[in-house]
Amino acid sequence: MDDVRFAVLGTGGIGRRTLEVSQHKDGLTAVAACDRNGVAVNHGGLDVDELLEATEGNIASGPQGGPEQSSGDEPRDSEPRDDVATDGGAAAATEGVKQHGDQAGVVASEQGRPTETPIDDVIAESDAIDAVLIALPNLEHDFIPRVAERFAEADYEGVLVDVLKRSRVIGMLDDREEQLTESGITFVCGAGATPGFLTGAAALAAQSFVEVEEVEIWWGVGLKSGYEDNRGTVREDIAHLDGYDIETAREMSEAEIEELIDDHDGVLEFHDMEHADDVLLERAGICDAEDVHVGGVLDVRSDEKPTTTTVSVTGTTFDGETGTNTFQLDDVTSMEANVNGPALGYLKAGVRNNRAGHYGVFGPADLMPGF
Ligand SMILES: NC(=O)c1ccc[n+]([C@@H]2O[C@H](COP(=O)([O-])OP(=O)(O)OC[C@H]3O[C@@H](n4cnc5c(N)ncnc54)[C@H](O)[C@@H]3O)[C@@H](O)[C@H]2O)c1
Repeated sequence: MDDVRFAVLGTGGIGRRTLEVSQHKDGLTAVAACDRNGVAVNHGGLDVDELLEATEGNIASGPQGGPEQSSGDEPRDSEPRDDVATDGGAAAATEGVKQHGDQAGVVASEQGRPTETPIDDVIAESDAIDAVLIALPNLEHDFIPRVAERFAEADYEGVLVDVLKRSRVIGMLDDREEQLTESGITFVCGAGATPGFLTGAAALAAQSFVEVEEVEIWWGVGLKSGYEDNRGTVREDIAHLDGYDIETAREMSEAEIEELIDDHDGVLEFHDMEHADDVLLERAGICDAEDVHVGGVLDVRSDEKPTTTTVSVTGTTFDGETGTNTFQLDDVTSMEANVNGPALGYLKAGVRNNRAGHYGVFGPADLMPGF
């Protein structure tokens, strides 16, 4: 494949690692990156090392709140103001994290400049961008779908990839499929680890069967050294705990999150999560969404995974046997490796499809053998 020029929207925990991992992959050139305060564009290729160094421990993740803390990029006139409170937490207010005040995030890089309209600034450059990885928070369900819409309104022809987690967002993207297709956009949704990597693994594991009865996804993440950089993700995960939802998680102060983590001795266990693996497997024809179960264990105080990440697919073969195919990740592979490697892999698959004229909304399982 020719060189792929890509952009990253959101240089938090995930976006920064995407940039880093891309340096270990062939044919990927990062040409633009933005966060809520700033944007960096260089069509000849960003100096990724400098950008990563400048944003280390300084990811403009929060605190969320009023307009003065917003990116200014959202909303447009007709849209509700609170859409701007989309980021995941208050990393910048946390002890031990470098503070740059207004200079937080991309603007701390010598390649960055402040802007009130970071996403629109990237859209303005999108004629020369083959693919965009959307690593924005998902604390407003329709935020990412509306970002996609804005690319379509600008007649972007290229690939959009997100790593969102929530099942209900996929329908919101499907609702926009016609508009995305008309623009020439190939949207690969839910393309992180789960959903993403593990959804693709389930699609592959299902190939032995003619009927799939159940898909069990059980993940383990140890985040000690990556905790400061992943507060956005942790906040979103808290919304899956009993007694919490996306609204309560969004409103929690950093101290409340710390307290909750203390109450659980740093280990949060999740069951029956609303993860889009279910609808993504259903729309690929593999099984019913209700037969997919996702749960896992997050330990924010240890780098060791608290449990092995496993995908188990149970089904019946053409000759009447019932079996379970199991896919396991090695415990040494980090969450960052398992989100960003696949995200960039799916991005490349998206580019191949886009160049072949395949537009619309694709899930990770659609890019695997069919069922
Ligand atoms: N699918 C998976 O396996 C998986 C795994 C981990 C994280 N995630 C998802 O990745 C997403 C990002 O997580 P994170 O931990 O990097 O979050 P984060 O809070 O660390 O980073 C979010 C970034 O988005 C930027 N941002 C926020 N609002 C913006 C706006 N209006 N305009 C421009 N930039 C804006 C912030 O400045 C920050 O750079 C989350 O939605 C999370 O759920 C998915």
